[in-house]
Amino acid sequence: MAAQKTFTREEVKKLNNEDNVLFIVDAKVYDVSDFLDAHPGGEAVLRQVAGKDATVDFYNLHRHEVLTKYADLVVGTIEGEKPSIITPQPGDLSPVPYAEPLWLTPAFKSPFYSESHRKLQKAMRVFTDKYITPEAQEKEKSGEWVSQELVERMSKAGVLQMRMGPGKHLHGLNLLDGAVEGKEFDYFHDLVMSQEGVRAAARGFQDGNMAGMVIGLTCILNFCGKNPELQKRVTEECFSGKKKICLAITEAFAGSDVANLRTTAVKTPDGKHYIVNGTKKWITNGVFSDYFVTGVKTDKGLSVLLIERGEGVETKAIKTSYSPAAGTTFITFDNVKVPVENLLGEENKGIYVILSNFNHERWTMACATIRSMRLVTEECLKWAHQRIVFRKRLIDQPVIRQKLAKMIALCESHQAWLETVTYQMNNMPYAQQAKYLGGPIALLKMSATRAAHEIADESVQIFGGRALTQSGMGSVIENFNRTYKFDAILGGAEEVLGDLGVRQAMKFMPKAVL
Ligand code: HEM
Repeated sequence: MAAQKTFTREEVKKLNNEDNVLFIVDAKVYDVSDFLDAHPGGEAVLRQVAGKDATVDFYNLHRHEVLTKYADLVVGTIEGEKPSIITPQPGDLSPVPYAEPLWLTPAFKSPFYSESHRKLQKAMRVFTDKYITPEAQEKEKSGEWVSQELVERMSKAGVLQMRMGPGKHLHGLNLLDGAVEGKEFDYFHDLVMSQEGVRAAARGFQDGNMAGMVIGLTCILNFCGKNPELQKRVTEECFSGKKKICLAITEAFAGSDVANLRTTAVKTPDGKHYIVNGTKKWITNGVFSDYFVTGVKTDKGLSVLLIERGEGVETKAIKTSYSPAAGTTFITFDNVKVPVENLLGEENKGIYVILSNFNHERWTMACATIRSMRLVTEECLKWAHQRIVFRKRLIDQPVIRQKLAKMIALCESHQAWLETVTYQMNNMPYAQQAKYLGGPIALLKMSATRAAHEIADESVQIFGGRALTQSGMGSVIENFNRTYKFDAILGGAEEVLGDLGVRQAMKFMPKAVL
């Protein structure tokens, strides 16, 4: 039947019989006669609302996207009535209060964001809604890795390159159809990229989607200067999406205690190669990587080598509590021959290579955690507004409003702190950042992941049983609850970061007793 037809409410009532089941949701008429067997909630519930207005029942049980997915069940509209429910379009800002950071909320101003940041935000939101979210949701369930098609699309749009943060690698590139000039790309653009990307709400896929490149390729950009040919080749291959790269530091023996790594690299007698032996664990993207930026023990300390997949390199997927789409890996290096030219930075001084990226990595994780917290809060606000229990909306219960107040406050306070730190990053040269921002960024990430823990907990209480199922209304909450711990551990556990933050602060403590 054509979707343009109009019905009166009386007509919809009369059209129902054993073979035909029609009902109304938000002034639209749905014919579910051929969908009865396929409906995941069963046939009986649909027959119970045959001929009636099922809007309240529908929204009490389903996410809005269900209607978009099954739009072909619509056969018409009710005469003289207009649908009132908003169907978001790619790129739209959410109309839910606090669903967007204040700088994106109409009527609010911010000193930090220019037109260029706003342009990039719009372009990246469209890109995420159109290309990343649909694949993320699918792959999160199937456990497959990111498709080559998406990687190449991100490469062409400059998304892969922008995720590395500001720098020369962006100069002269066409970034999201001219949304931003490479030369003006700063840490607020970087923040926008991080925060928009996580709206796909699929934590495992998010790491699988080239997170290894974000932390691994940095070492090639910054520490491969002695071998420009290698630097050019690897950078081009990774930015074009032809090859994949990851950072391989942690080991089962040492976790992230890099001083105790057991993977060894011993020079051959002719001095031309290292022979690498050992294992690596928890390596994001390792299973599908071609290059491994690897922490090794050399004769007098720690070094970092670029190892290519080849003889003696084996990778095995590790099962984790998020999706296999992340590509979390156990790696074995068995007598792997690596040319000495593949040394990144200086021999025995690999700690500088590893530490150089920590602040940016932790800051990126704070951006992502804080944005995910907001997404969860938005879901809770929407649910509390639409869910009716004991004849009242959830939002009409003071206890629910208290929980939402706490969640909103945590989102707003952490976003404000993040923006203040980002402003410092924009205005301090690298050496100053290293001196002054290591502590604040560590404390910010620690505090954000603690807040995420509170938000995860409250969101489950608001959603109830739905927060525990992977499909349906509570799917975003379920995913967040299963995965928020990753950020509390990766890139430095909360305890380590808290300790670092205070130790860094004490360096600036006056010697005198105050
Ligand atoms: C166009 C109309 C409808 C479509 C396309 C539809 C589709 C779906 C889908 C895809 C699910 C799986 C869970 C999810 O993804 O949310 C579901 C579950 C369900 N549906 Fe529907 N549905 C429709 C209307 C209704 C109506 C009007 C009712 C009740 C009067 C209903 C009752 C249920 C129930 C009880 C479940 C199981 C919910 C749960 O497990 O929490 N559905 N429906």
